[in-house]
Amino acid sequence: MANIGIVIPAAGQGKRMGAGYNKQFLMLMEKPILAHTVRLFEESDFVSEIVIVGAEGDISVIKELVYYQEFHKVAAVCIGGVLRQDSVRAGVRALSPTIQRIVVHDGARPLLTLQAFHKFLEESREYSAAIMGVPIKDTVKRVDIAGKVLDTLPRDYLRAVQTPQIFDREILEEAHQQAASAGYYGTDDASLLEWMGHPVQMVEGMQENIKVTTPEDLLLAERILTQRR
Ligand SMILES: Nc1ccn([C@@H]2O[C@H](COP(=O)(O)OP(=O)(O)OP(=O)(O)O)[C@@H](O)[C@H]2O)c(=O)n1
Ligand SMILES: C[C@](O)(CO)[C@H](O)COP(=O)(O)O
Repeated sequence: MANIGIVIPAAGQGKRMGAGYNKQFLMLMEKPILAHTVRLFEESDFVSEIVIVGAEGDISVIKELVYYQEFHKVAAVCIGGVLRQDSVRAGVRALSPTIQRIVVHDGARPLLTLQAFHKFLEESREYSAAIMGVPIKDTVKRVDIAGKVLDTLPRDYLRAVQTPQIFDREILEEAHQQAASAGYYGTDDASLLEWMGHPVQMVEGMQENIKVTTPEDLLLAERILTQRR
């Protein structure tokens, strides 16, 4: 299971956070959010290489973070694209050719634990594509453009999807290449494989593995990390 390569897309604009700069540099318990995310993979014995993807203007700051946090597994910091999927594709390209199994994990998900990550690796072992997700807690309804409720979805078969997502390199590269050629866009990497008709396995995730998206998420992340101390 060793020799896993990690791609961390961190090139978003953080519009919903409204910080005025990349939310991944916001401080969370005295460290930038991105530093928490990278630290986990730096500490995993199954990970041999990490690529961080940043916006063009953030590359030097990310390289400084890598240096001062002593992240020895970071093999490259590369420039992302307009869409998350462009950023992931750039990150995959930057991994060494020896890496045949790739994990994609949002830079904005700093609360994944080593234990949950290793459980995910174990449970996804036999699949060429697997993703983390959690059951939906709320009732989910479809609405029309005016907000009128159309129907209620049976939530037993719904999952809120997270990262990490793990893939055999060959299939992930093919999915990104085909999606780029066809102009297909998906909000996560697994959706590109689904679009190609490739099976994707759902693995139980952790509710605490939130994506820090809005200011309330940052408060929640702080509270969770305080409790873990
Ligand atoms: N072009 C993009 C867009 C997103 N991401 C990354 O993908 C992850 C998930 O995206 P999200 O949380 O939506 O981040 P933003 O796109 O920055 O947020 P927003 O949509 O509010 O601008 C984040 O780590 C983000 O930095 C990226 O690398 N490249
Ligand atoms: C990849 C992801 O985090 C899975 O939930 C999510 O799809 C990213 O979406 P966003 O619109 O870029 O936040």
